[in-house]
Amino acid sequence: MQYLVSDKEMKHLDRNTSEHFHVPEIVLMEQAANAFIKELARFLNGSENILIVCGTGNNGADGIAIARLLRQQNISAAVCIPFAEKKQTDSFRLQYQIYTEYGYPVISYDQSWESYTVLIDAMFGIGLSREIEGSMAECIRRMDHFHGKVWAVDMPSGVSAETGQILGAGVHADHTITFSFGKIGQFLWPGSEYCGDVIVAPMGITKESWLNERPQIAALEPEDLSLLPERSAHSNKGTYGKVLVIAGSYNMAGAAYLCAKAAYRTGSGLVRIFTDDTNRIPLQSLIPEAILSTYDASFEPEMLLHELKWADSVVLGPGIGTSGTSHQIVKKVLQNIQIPCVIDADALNVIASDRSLFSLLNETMIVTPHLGEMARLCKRDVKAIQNDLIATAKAFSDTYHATCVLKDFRSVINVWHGMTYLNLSGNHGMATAGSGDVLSGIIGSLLGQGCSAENAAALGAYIHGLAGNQALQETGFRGMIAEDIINGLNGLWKRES
Ligand SMILES: NC(=O)C1=CN([C@@H]2O[C@H](COP(=O)(O)OP(=O)(O)OC[C@H]3O[C@@H](n4cnc5c(N)ncnc54)[C@H](O)[C@@H]3O)[C@@H](O)[C@H]2O)[C@@H](O)CC1
Ligand SMILES: [K+]
Repeated sequence: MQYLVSDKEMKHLDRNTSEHFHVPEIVLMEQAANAFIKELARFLNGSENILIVCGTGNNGADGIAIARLLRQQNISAAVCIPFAEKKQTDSFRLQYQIYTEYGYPVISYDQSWESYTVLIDAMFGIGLSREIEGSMAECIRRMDHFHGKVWAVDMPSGVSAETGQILGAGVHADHTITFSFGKIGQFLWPGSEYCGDVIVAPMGITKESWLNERPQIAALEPEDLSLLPERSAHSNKGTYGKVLVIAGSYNMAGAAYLCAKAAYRTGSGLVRIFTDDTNRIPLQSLIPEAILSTYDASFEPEMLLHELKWADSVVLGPGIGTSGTSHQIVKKVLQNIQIPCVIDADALNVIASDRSLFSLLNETMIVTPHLGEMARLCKRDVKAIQNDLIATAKAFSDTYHATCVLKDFRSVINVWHGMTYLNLSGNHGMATAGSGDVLSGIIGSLLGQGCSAENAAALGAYIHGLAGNQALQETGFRGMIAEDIINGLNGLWKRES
């Protein structure tokens, strides 16, 4: 698991390192500059002519230190400080003094950048705190149009380290070398597109600097697959959980099929689909492994209550529509359920339309809204939610006690009064109908196998993305459909065994 931090958290860690461990700022800066060069050097062939554009804060100070160290390794480098008259930090002044004492070159801003082959952006880092305007925005645009490769020191200038939003203007970097911990804004859209490839370079601010606090945001990595429920040689189909998939509506079998199949492919021993009777024949031929319980126009709740008693976990909602019957089903489940549950798709739309149902949510439940469903649930517009993914997921989860998986290009998973996970697996081929039904099936399966809500939600989103990446090898981006993601799970498990 890697921890991701905001600008404020990083500054806090920096302060703890200086004040608690007594590591001087100038030492950290030298380590940061060395760490940057170590990563950069892997991509250099020695013939480059490097320009480092520096601000007057500590990001610029890093830039000047990097220029000095490059020159001392016989690599051609010069700095440009377009707004040298702005407020300077002490470290900037010191780095500038050392650099000029050596007689190394500082070029003026009106000079051409034509002869430089690499640009290092050291204008703003995690200190960016407001919109960039006027001549500074012009400078950012000039860097953005640079003809060669662009490397960002810590953050590309203009990208908010906290939200990934572009404040006024931003530099598209080919690579971003960031210090000690990934920054949240590097992984959220649109910041992720400005960062290029992100390299986290250790530079002496370590996990010890959290002191008594805990990081709040993390992303799962391959070794976290060890959180998957164990399998045992001595087992039967009951060992791996019974999942009740409440999905599909009149003549709409697709969502139920994808969800149930994904649950089976994630390892569940038994999956029962509770659906409209018109789906019986298609489902029997599409997925004969599933047990079916069907209702007709005169829906009787007793059967549903009976199936709830049978199950170890429930997926409620894919393709159920928002009819009166769907409303009855959602309400009955929420009122009676005593096992972990994923609430997805139309079940969320039903809840959004009947605010009395919100009070029935609890911490054993996982809601999996996409942006549109979240907009209906919290009565905000999609754009506002997209600009504020983490805060939205957290507010929903903390208010309604449920774990929230807010689905987007990078889904945010928020555990009630607990960790926030940013899911970094997956690709845009997965933006296809039914992809969400596959996700809810995976999460429901993990719940049925005994995972906590936290692990099922975070791991479920991660596995879903990995399966999509696996599918990419077969289909490419353009042609990927939900079924390919399910097939991608096979590839994943094959590698595991
Ligand atoms: N752990 C850390 O915090 C460390 C930080 N270091 C470097 O220090 C950087 C942070 O330095 P600073 O806090 O000095 O901040 P920056 O150098 O990122 O920004 C400089 C200053 O610009 C001003 N500013 C912010 N937004 C502006 C805008 N839109 N228009 C005009 N001016 C604006 C602010 O006053 C800010 O302090 C990091 O990104 C990193 O490169 C490293 O030296 C090593 C350790
Ligand atoms: K920068």
